[in-house]
Amino acid sequence: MSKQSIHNFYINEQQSIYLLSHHDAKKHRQWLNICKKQLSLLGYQDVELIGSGAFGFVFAGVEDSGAQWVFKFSRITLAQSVRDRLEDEAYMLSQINNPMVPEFFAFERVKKQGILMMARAKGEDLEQISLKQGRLKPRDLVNLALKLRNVLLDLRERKNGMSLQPVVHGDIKPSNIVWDQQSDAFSLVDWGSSVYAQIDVHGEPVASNIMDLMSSDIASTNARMGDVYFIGDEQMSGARSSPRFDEQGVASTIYALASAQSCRFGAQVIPAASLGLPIEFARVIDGMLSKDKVTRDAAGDYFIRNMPAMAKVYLPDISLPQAKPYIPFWTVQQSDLPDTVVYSSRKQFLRRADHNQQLLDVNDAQLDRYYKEFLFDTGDTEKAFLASISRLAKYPVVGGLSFHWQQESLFVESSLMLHDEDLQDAFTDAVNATVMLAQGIEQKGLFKCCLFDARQTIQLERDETGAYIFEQLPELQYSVSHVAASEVTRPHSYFEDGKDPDEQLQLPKKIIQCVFELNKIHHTGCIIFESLSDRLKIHYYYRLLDAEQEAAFSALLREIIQYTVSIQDYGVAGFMKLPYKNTREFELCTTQHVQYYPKNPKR
Ligand SMILES: Nc1ncnc2c1ncn2[C@@H]1O[C@H](COP(=O)(O)OP(=O)(O)OP(=O)(O)O)[C@@H](O)[C@H]1O
Repeated sequence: MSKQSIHNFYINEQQSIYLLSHHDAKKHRQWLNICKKQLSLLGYQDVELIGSGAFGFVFAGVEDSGAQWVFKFSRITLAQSVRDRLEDEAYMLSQINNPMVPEFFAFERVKKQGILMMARAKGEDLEQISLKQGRLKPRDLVNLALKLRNVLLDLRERKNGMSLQPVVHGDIKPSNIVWDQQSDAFSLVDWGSSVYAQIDVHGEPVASNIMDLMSSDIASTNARMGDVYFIGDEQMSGARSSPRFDEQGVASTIYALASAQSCRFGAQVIPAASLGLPIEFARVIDGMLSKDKVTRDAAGDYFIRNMPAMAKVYLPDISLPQAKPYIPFWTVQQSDLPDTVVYSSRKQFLRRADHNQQLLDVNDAQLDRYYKEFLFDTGDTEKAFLASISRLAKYPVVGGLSFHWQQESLFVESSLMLHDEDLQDAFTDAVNATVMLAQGIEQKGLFKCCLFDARQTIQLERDETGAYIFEQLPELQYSVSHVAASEVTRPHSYFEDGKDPDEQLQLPKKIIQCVFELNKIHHTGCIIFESLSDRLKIHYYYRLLDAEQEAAFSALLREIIQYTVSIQDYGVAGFMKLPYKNTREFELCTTQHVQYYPKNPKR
């Protein structure tokens, strides 16, 4: 790649491109195009962006011989020390020779930008597959578990010459496993957290040679932080690296795929034993996810020893009725899918004191990404609940949710509109997991979130004096569908559940009046004002449910926009409105009941 293109390399954190400023979005698009063009100039064909993560983003291209290559770049926005890890990743990948791991081709550096080149794994990553399919079938899970077990064994038995030199992957999770359903080929990608193991499964130091033992500081860890949603307690707490880390990644992965979640934290409320898996398999996974190290390790040993036998069990698909959504959602088929972003009210009540504060001094980009806001001092079930809300936003869906935990019950109000009929079943699994996790939360309180289409977000730029720059006032769009009127509902103020000093924006009275007027018209929707020094963003969606009121409705939306330009304060404020008639009541439930795969599936 030319120096010029590398020099300008710029990719933002994973946020919807539609929420970036016009300038940043343009820069981002230009960059992707420059990278694609440069890879094409280097002779690769059909170059496309195939993935991105916290550390990098990944292109694929076809080499002259027809071989499929992958090019991984680190994000230019990361610290140089973090970006330098791509070279370590390249080195570790080059050390692995396993049919389930993409072959290493080269590492190249142009100026400060490294590019890791490797073979393209066939298929799609399991996070994507899980989002499309919902809960994976027991047979697929058992099959995957056996393959992963075989890779784990290969990694821990790896030798350097005569001596044992086990390798830890360190970041096993669904998005790092690529699966081709047709050929049943699995690949484990992303070796960015990989290291040589310092201790073996029994906790004994591994020393490949005597010099290593003498020179290395055997008390401190060489471990890298994997994804905090999937790594086990030891990796999280900075223990020395061990093949046990990957057992944890495998258990988390199987669990997440079995339960249609994007993390390991829900296992207390939705144990593997409740997911219709074969009894032995479910118990091993629950054992591996246990809080008790002895149980965990024993289950890990059992998994390695017995997975081949467990995989021999005949597991035909059993025709179960498709799960019903615990809360209703509408489905519409639309060609322009929303780019969904979720915005949630303060998560304060989900916080729990973390007395150990064990992660405070771990300096890691990914830790920062996940822990900055709230995860740090939040209980496991609360983490899982929040992760499940984020998972909902991975679907093309707009709407709002409000969870109200009271003494005996959980009340859920919702208004969700899914824009792709094919995803109905998978979305049902995701929604049901969210509800089950909410049932498992014991504190009393309120949590609300809006899911909106970032493509619709209105951005009004401000000049240096703070005045808005526009030629014509933008319009708030809405859809209309007639639904029999229910009783008048009240609007939810977005931050109703407590003042947030960082986010509270004082809205002009006129806007609030309009919102209250709007409330008298049967509709559902949300509007969030995000006022920054250089621009104002208005995130929203509106769905009018009483077509006869359209004139009044659109007049009020126009009025809101007119008063918007008098917003001078900074911060966030918003409202959402959900139809009350959809309120559902659920019992609180700390653990879902046991459900195994039938002993006799033919019956
Ligand atoms: N060799 C490969 N073949 C096919 N797809 C790949 C390959 N490597 C990566 N990908 C795809 O690109 C995505 C991102 O890659 P990767 O996980 O390596 O990036 P990352 O920035 O390290 O991500 P993370 O946030 O998980 O650490 C993967 O989820 C996968 O879908």
